[in-house]
Amino acid sequence: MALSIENLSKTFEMHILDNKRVVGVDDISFTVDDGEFVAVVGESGSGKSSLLKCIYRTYEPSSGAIVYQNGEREVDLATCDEREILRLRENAIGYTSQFLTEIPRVPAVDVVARPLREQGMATDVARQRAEELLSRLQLPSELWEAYPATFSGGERQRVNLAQALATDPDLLLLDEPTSALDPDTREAAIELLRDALDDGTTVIGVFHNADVVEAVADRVVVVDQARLQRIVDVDEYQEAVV
Ligand SMILES: Nc1ncnc2c1ncn2[C@@H]1O[C@H](COP(=O)(O)OP(=O)(O)OP(=O)(O)O)[C@@H](O)[C@H]1O
Repeated sequence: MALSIENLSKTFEMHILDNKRVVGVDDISFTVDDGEFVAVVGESGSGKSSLLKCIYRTYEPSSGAIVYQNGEREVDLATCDEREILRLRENAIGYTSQFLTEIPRVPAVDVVARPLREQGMATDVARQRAEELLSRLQLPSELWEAYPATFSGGERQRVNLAQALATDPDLLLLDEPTSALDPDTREAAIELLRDALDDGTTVIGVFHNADVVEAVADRVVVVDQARLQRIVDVDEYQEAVV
């Protein structure tokens, strides 16, 4: 098993709203097998992104455990120290949100190559791998040396996805990585995700596009009002959400 999420909850204290409490994730438990692709679906505001951000520890969970099997070792991502999280982000856990975190005046190819260079790969080899990914995601080559700040939503999303895939992470967390892509580039993204799965990557992804879920997911986690509503095999997915 790659991941075991146990009674995970995240509550936000809204200090500017008289300490009003907003529940993002409410007592969610499920497991993810090694090499499995689990899609997370649910209505807007149901807690999908919060769940992913708890796993990546962008949000500190309020309670519960997220037990990640890191080689021979189990790590509770909900409670382990920050240094451990940073180490895992560098070597094992990838994350991409819908929006690219931009670094000013860094060309697209170097944005994608950066995590590889941080792992110690030579710049030219890292850039080559970055170009391969950008090419497979059909980002026009004249944009590779341009700054993503000027890119369209779909172009940025491709840079974002390429960056997350560059290091072949053991666990990949995807938050709507294909929402701004047209059918052609979405198909290219699906192909790359399939390759990552073939290489043994475990994926948890939030998706709104049913076609992507059906193309790549093994199981679907349905969340509703911060709670786990059900987990179904992908074949039963249509039935479950429509
Ligand atoms: N940083 C935050 N501070 C306060 N409330 C938050 C924060 N992040 C999320 N929430 C709240 O938690 C709830 C779940 O939000 P979340 O973004 O996880 O939903 P979602 O299912 O990903 O929605 P969408 O599909 O629209 O992206 C919402 O009520 C949201 O307002």
